[in-house]
Amino acid sequence: MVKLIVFDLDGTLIDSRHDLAGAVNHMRGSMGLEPLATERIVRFVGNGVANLVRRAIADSDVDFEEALRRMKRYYAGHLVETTALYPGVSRGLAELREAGIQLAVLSNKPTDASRRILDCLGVGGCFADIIGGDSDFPLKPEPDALFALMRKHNVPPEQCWMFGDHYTDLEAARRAGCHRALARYGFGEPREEKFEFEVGSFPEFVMAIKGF
Ligand SMILES: O=C(O)COP(=O)(O)O
Repeated sequence: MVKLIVFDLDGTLIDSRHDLAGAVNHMRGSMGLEPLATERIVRFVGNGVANLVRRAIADSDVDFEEALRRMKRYYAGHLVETTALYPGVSRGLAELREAGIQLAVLSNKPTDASRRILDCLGVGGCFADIIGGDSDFPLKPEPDALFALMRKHNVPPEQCWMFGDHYTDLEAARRAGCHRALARYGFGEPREEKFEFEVGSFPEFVMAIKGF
């Protein structure tokens, strides 16, 4: 029986690659740096905005704090220029809610940006909790936020699933003792982490999870 599903955001619910890359390159341009290819920037995503910026200016000696400020300011105003839900997410989330499953988001992206994107794309109301990377919990792959979510909803690890596209999601779930599934369509990398199943689309995940 599945009682709680915790979703990663970037690369699992939303395709945010171009807005993230746009914000990084805007920050770089404003500091006199050449733009980087989108695919390169995408590989820097996954461990929160500070690490993204650190990696994105590693080829230069610009001030990190200033780069971080500029990145955050620009991105806050351009959250959903091209960012969209992956196909089938809106309908799939509604189906899972109708099946009586509690839904939460656990992202390394800051909470306010996560919430605003989900609201803007019309699915913010589907989630009992939206926890971002600037919450009181350490970033994924630390499992603390997963433990807190399971405690809050009174759900044991056997009835909790984490669904994500990156090793940070899978490792957090492993360390929290809950089930895990991989969004193969995203832009993260599972590295050495194991998962119980993988899917090539969101509707596939919904269909599979209903069988548990
Ligand atoms: O902002 C990041 O570093 C990644 O965010 P995510 O945890 O939703 O994939």
